Amino acid sequence: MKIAVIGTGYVGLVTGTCLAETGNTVICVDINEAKVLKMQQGIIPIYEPGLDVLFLRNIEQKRLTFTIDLAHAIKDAQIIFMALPTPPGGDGAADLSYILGAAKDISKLVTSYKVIVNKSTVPVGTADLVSAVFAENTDVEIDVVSNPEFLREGVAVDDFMKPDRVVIGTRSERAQKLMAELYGPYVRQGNPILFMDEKSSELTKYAANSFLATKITFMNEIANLCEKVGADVDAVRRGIGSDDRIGKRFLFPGIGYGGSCFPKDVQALAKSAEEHQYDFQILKAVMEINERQKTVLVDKVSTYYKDDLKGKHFALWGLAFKPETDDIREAPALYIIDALVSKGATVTVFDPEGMENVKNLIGDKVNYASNQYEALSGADALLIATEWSVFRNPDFELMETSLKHKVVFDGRNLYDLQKMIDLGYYYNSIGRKLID
Ligand SMILES: O=c1ccn([C@@H]2O[C@H](COP(=O)(O)OP(=O)(O)O[C@H]3OC[C@@H](O)[C@H](O)[C@H]3O)[C@@H](O)[C@H]2O)c(=O)[nH]1
Repeated sequence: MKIAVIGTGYVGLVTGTCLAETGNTVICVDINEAKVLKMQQGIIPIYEPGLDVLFLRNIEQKRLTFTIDLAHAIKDAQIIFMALPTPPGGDGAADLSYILGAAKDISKLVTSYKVIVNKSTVPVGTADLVSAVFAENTDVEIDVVSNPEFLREGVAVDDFMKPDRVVIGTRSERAQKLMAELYGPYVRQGNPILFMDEKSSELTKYAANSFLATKITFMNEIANLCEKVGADVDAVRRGIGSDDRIGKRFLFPGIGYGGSCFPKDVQALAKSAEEHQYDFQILKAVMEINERQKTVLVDKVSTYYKDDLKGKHFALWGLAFKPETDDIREAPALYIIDALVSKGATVTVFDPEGMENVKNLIGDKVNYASNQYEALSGADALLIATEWSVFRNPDFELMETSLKHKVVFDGRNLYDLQKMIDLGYYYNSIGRKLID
């Protein structure tokens, strides 16, 4: 099929590349000329495991091209994906100006039937707004479809190529037929393509992310209670996770969820509910608790040093909001750095992929180590904020000789408690017994 993708951010680039991978001819459009030039030269603008291979292969085989020319991109396209930013506006509601602006531009260019797909996370009712823009500007028949994306950073290619489900929001049979044809190759293993109306599809995306954020937040609360009552959250997690009504996934407690999606989507759903005179109390609690959970690790450090962190030096392992990405948006590590520095401490950080992004954001507020052990050198204690695999089985002897004291505050429960006892560490983690 002939496809156009408007916007080459995370969702747009993964969508365009993975759609080309099954034989479609995909033209990606972006207003950022420098970025388009780079992509035309095969330079991929994001870090996403496995995407670079597909990106280069499909460029080489001329199935994937990039342009700033919207008219050229949509001329022969049967389906036009809009993968544009919907950042939170001042009041937390999603800002639709990019989507509605692009819809207007496209509506002035279409000359034949097109399916217009909202791929971005958009509030309920956005498909109707986009349809209204087209109705206002053209007589050409088009169908606006909601097709939310559920990919996770770090495993985006897998999530797109083998989705748990594909959600298609449209009441048009003509559009359903085209979308089923397009997604057929991705659900060969039997996962469903779920057809529904536009509003239900739009809400499905927010509900899915908000439910996952609520699940994580519930586990964070259980972890905090475990510390009070002397229970072990890992045992509780296994105990409840083996009930398939609850499920094992997204039950890992930590220092709060981050990233470009959960914080924004939970906020936007609560806001959208408010706009419809519905008080979504659970989501308000989730947001409040998640903010508090980001402070848990620093609270442990402050307690240990009796609220006097002046002159203390800490090592921080992990900056990205989760492993396998360089993304630091809403990363708990940024909060930890702010809190430690504001209490008079200094910090040396290490992250396998996120250093550049942090340097660009906070510059020399912290020191940047070239590897995880260099970060430990002369540090009073180690804090862990992201569960990168490389931190899971470190050289404990080298750690011991590098750190000033064998003190670890672990926001991701990486180490076995008995091991830390045997090694003689002070080890304070989340929802588990304190080793001191
Ligand atoms: O068990 C868990 C799982 C996740 N998390 C935290 O939850 C946050 C979100 O993790 P995800 O892997 O979902 O991250 P992503 O933001 O990449 O994906 C999320 O938003 C985009 C959607 O399309 C995805 O479907 C959704 O999973 C991270 O901060 C992670 O550390 C936990 O604290 N515990």
